[in-house]
Amino acid sequence: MSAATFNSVSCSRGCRWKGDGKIWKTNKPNGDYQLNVKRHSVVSPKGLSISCSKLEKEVRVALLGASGYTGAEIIRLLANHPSFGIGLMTADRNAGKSIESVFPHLVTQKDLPTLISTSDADFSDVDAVFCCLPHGTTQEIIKGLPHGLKIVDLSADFRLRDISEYEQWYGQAHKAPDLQEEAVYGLTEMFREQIKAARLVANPGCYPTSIQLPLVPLIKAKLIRDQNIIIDAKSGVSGAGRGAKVSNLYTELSEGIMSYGVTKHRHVPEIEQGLSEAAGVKVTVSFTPHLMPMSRGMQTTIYVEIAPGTTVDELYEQLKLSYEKEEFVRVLEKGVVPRTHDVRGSNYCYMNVFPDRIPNRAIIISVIDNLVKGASGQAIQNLNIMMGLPENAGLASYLPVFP
Ligand SMILES: NC(=O)C1=CN([C@@H]2O[C@H](COP(=O)(O)OP(=O)(O)OC[C@H]3O[C@@H](n4cnc5c(N)ncnc54)[C@H](OP(=O)(O)O)[C@@H]3O)[C@@H](O)[C@H]2O)C=CC1
Ligand SMILES: CC(=O)N[C@@H](CCC(=O)OP(=O)(O)O)C(=O)O
Repeated sequence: MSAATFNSVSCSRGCRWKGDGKIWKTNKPNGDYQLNVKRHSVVSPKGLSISCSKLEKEVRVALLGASGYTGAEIIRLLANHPSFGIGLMTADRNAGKSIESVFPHLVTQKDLPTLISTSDADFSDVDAVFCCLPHGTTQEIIKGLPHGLKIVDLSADFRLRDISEYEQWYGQAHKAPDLQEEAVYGLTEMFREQIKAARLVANPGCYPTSIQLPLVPLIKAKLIRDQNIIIDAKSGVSGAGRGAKVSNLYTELSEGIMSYGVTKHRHVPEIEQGLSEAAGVKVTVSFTPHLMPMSRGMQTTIYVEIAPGTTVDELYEQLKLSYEKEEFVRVLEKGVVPRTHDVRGSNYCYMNVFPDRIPNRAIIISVIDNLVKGASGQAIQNLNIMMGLPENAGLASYLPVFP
């Protein structure tokens, strides 16, 4: 007996199906379902197992700032996404061009829309937006988007809960304080439940991601002192975006290393916000970022004091426990040093903790790809959660990384 001989069947969910053997229809409400008929010798007396599954509708996404580094990275990763389709892409100087003329490594991506200016964008056919625009420009653009859209903003515009801190560190008045109140901070592993229900997610900065992932669980468990934390972080140059700047020229950067923003980098308040929430008291950190002669990748080395009576092994076990169920955070085997090459192009954060030679101190090292877990990968992880999809959808790409 085969499925083709049926014209009316019931599946294991109890829905009634009618069909001619090829096309089966059900009057089940709430979306489209597909009927799965499998030949199976034991499950049913007739040798067939009949079930149905919900047909997932494509989520149409708009990509604002598609011609930048994080935009290109979202396009690369979405090549393998089962449910997200790109319906709209914007650019500024590159408006009017095709994406493959801006990024030839994306040439295998077919049927992508032409880059248009943000002011020409029609959002009526999209469900969600990735906003990859420079901070400062983002607030007003997001304020003007239709209310029903889910938005993940990769810029810094909605990350600081205290507007006065935003104004102090970014040197401008906030143009959408109401949206700031509504925004959920998108450090996925820490705020997953809030992200599920969010309309607007503020994707974290790359440095804050690599710093908070190891420190927050240790501070919450009171295994380290929440003061006197020293953070030495190093970033690939793509962290600065694709816009031309003398300080990012090859001649300025190759064969050298440069610290910048010493004591006043704009990620300080974002880092201190997350660590203070974990500690329940105001945390102040020493943070020095460095620009490395590499195109992508970020290593953060953190020096901490261990709480009295605690051992480095306990720190290690706490990190293991905190992340044992997390797909994208890996605590390496004891003694193994995380390297940026290990996470290049991926959404992983690798970390480890080492005993310092100075008693009662530990050294924590974490690595991410600034463009993936530090930006576009985490943004996709967040939108997956907001849309009720598997969190890892689209986060294994086989297209080449660039840069
Ligand atoms: N790079 C990184 O590692 C990370 C970046 N971020 C944040 O993500 C956002 C995007 O970063 P990134 O991709 O690196 O930046 P890029 O400079 O590479 O790209 C910026 C994009 O925005 C467009 N754009 C620039 N100015 C305007 C404007 N006034 N109006 C409309 N569109 C504009 C550009 O268009 P065009 O190219 O046509 O001029 C381009 O598509 C930034 O807010 C950044 O801070 C966050 C975490 C990490
Ligand atoms: C190397 C480099 O320049 N990095 C950027 C941070 C990248 C990042 O996380 O950006 P947002 O906070 O803007 O989203 C910087 O130091 O400003």
